[in-house]
Amino acid sequence: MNLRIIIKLMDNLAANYIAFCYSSSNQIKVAFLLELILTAVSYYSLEMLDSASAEPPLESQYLHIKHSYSFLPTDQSNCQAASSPAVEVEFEVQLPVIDLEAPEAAIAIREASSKWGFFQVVSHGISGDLLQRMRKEQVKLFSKPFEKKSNSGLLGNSYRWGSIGGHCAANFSWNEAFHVPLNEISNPTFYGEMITLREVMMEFSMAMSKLARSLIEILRDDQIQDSNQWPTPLNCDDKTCFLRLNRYPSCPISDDMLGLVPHTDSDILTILYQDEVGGLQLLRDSKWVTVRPNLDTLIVNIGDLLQALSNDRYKSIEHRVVANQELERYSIAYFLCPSLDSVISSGRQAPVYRDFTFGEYRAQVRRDVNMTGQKVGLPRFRVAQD
Ligand SMILES: O=C(O)CCC(=O)C(=O)O
Ligand SMILES: [Fe+2]
Repeated sequence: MNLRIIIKLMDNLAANYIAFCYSSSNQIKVAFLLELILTAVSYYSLEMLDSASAEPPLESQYLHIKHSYSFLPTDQSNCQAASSPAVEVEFEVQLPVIDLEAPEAAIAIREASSKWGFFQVVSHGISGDLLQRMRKEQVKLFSKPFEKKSNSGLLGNSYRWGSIGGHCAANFSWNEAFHVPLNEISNPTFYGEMITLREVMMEFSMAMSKLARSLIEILRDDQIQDSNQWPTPLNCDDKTCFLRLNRYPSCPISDDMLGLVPHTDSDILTILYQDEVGGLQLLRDSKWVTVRPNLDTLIVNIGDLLQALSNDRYKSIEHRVVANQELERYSIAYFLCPSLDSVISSGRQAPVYRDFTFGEYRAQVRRDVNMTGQKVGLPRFRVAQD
């Protein structure tokens, strides 16, 4: 039995023990015994996983989490259900498309950042050839055996799948991903035999960094002219900026499941390169709307830090990815982040948020996710209103 399975088994036994202690009736005790049997079966199936298979065992982990923690009182389950007020809707929207070489680009970017928090860019300076090479390498990477992706040091063991924070079915994402900090991308020991992946990742991350920095300068200039806010240039840092390579496998239980649970990004801004499958949705007027995929564009969204820096003028919008029953989907997100000691301050007389460092923000988000399975984010930093 490998270490991963032993850790999961101990984790599960601990949860079952708590459930047993809290159970007051025979009925619950019987349920507890059934749960133990289910656990044994689910671990047996994990153990039996074909070691050459590329697929992460998403379904068995999901069923396992769903069953294991269903007996716990809410305050013991370490998990709150995602509580979005949104009404489910199906219609597609066309995000504003901004040509970065057009004379009015800067105005359009500022307007889209405040009205939508999301926009698409063309003439962005990243060649179609580079994007295609990156996608080809991404597909090759995810086709490696699951054991290799998760346990062999590939991309610095940055592989994640399924449930990220807590043990909560409501926060389970039907997704596998590599989170790679930019300062590690050139590290040759990260790649094993995947030499071409290293070359393309280096080229791709440099091009994305350049684009992200040019967007941020456009947004910042406006602040200075406008109202003398957001006074200091941001000290972006390759240690904290990262690429997230996503794969969303097709999902047999897609009605119950999200590819990525609702969230806002805890960064300055994000640039997304997605494929033609679609599934990205954003919250607009309290409704989930689907972003129509457009292969000619890159998607940009404002992160929490830029919302705070702009004193709520630019919006960090909640978004998610729906699961797809038939098709797998690929995307790559580039997250622009400042150094951990950067102070996030709007410089305003009447700030919506108190000043905080990025390190403080990131630690608070992680604490909340570990405690409750849910990120709270910016509301934690709001200045109290009298
Ligand atoms: O894959 C997508 O479309 C969105 C990814 C995303 O929101 C994220 O990685 O934060
Ligand atoms: Fe995101």
